[in-house]
Amino acid sequence: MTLLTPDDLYNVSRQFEKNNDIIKRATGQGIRDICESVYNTRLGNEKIGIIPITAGNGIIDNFAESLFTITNYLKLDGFITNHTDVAGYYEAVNQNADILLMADDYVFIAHNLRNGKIATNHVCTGVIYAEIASRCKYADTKDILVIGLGKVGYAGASHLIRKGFNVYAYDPDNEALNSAVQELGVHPYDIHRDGKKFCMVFEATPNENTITKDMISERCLVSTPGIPCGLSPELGNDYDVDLVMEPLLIGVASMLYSVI
Ligand SMILES: NC(=O)C1=CN([C@@H]2O[C@H](COP(=O)(O)OP(=O)(O)OC[C@H]3O[C@@H](n4cnc5c(N)ncnc54)[C@H](O)[C@@H]3O)[C@@H](O)[C@H]2O)C=CC1
Ligand SMILES: N[C@@H](CCCCNC(=O)[C@H]1CCC=N1)C(=O)O
Ligand SMILES: [Mg+2]
Repeated sequence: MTLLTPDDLYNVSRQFEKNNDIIKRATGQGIRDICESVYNTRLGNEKIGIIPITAGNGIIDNFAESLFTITNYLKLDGFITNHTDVAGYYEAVNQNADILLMADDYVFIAHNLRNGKIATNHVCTGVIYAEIASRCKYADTKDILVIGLGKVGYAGASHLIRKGFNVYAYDPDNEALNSAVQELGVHPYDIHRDGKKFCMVFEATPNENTITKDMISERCLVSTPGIPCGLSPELGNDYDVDLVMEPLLIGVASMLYSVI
């Protein structure tokens, strides 16, 4: 289970704003507009209860505070409970929270107490990063490359198939690749055989250098929540790459829009 570290979250709101500018430049729209159109929802000023959870690896410094910054950015009424765990849950409900945000080491959820909708960070992160990649405004094809078919990658690939994109996918885990081929109908991408280059790439792996120069065209949009980044700085400079990569808040924005 790859967990965030306080270092990943250093200056996270600055990272978010910078990525939102890149998203606007590469797709023509900002993250709020994209979330609205993906989920067909609009945020009001819902009250968001952020509950720190001590299970497993425990509290991650700046995790709850990072969630608080995105609720402010989205003009929601966010608060972090004084208590943790069940006491925090009780406090949030008593403070009339509409939506609860809480994460242990395995699942990070948004739960809307008013309409019952519930969403996980894995799925919402996969959907929104895949959507961003697919909105590349200088792409002249529906071909898109998905690298990594785990909890996040599979959700993103599934979203792209639903939207009618030609999804080429690669994962060294044969089981993961075969499930995506059988269940989603993705094309298995063989880097050595295809020689195909993509201008839209969605990467969701916990490894670096997963994106090589044989995979991408000169100008391309790489959208990745993966930590560490799958695109090397050298390649990102040699080629004209719009890189969207942020450790937490783009995925959280997607979670909140998905449960409204
Ligand atoms: N930025 C954000 O908001 C978020 C980031 N993450 C990060 O996204 C990454 C993926 O998360 P999960 O899907 O939960 O992990 P996972 O472990 O479920 O899936 C990762 C997949 O990547 C594959 N993979 C590894 N090396 C590869 C390579 N060279 N080429 C292609 N595939 C490769 C693995 O076989 C596995 O199927 C992790 O780094 C995680 O920390 C997760 C959630 C939110
Ligand atoms: N229990 C801790 C939060 C643990 C979050 C672990 N999950 C991750 O790191 C996932 C979420 C996005 C990327 N990785 C706390 O409440 O402070
Ligand atoms: Mg994110």
